[in-house]
Amino acid sequence: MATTTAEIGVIGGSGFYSFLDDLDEVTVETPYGPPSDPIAVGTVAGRRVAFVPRHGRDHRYPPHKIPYRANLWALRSLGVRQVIAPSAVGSLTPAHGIGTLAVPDQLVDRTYGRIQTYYDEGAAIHVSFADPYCPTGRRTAVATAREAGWDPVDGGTLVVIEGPRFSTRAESQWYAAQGWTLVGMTGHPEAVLARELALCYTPMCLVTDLDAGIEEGEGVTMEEVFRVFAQNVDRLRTLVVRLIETLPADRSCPCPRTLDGMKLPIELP
Ligand SMILES: CSC[C@H]1O[C@H](OP(=O)(O)O)[C@H](O)[C@@H]1O
Ligand SMILES: Nc1ncnc2[nH]cnc12
Repeated sequence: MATTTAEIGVIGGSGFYSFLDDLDEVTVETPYGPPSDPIAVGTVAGRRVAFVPRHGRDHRYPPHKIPYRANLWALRSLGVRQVIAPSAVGSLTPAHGIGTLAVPDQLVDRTYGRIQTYYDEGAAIHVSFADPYCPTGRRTAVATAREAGWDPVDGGTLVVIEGPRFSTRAESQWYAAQGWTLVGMTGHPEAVLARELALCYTPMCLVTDLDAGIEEGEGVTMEEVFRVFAQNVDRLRTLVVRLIETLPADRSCPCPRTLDGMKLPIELP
């Protein structure tokens, strides 16, 4: 088992493959295989931080093949208890234009065939997931973004599709008609696996496109996602550093108590 070297984890998404230069690389083995890449560990804004690019630094893992369990397990084994999860998302409403930062408070799982639990034998463990994200992390992320001059969207529902294809126009319009506001491919099972490890998990969604349903036109392309994300990645990185600085160290949220009273079939790192 790795020793405690970090308290905050950052999982970078599409276009967010590295964090800061002066980090050390740690190779972590897990019962679920290796994480997407060696974990970069270092001190950021006075806090110990571990970074992993969820697709790998060369984007070799498509959303349905990301080793989600290994990534979260590796972070926890390094001592991480709070996870910040930036990602590129499509907007399902004209109210959230390109470049918007959103911190959703709900998710809808439309994935299939992804392993979404650590507890699949030995005992049945059912974690609460009514509110999938850390309330303190969300509140701090929104406040920090405002202070940094962003105009963040506080709340909304992220629908996570299986991918790797983007949505059809009809699917996109249907998601929007449900009142869901953002669409991505990686928010599940990442958030629930974090919850199953009693970690705090805070999404930071950058809108890169208007998906397929809002506007006439060709619909979203991969090129558009990367281009828009690249235009915003430096400010997003700066914001993540500010969030690392401001996240309260004492976890007075419910997240650490997720597994209280449960007899786990596995030993957590
Ligand atoms: C690069 S286009 C689709 C890709 O972008 C998003 O990645 P991430 O969530 O890791 O930022 C989306 O979920 C897809 O994986
Ligand atoms: N429109 C979209 N649909 C799914 N995932 C995305 N990631 C970025 N934009 C997306």
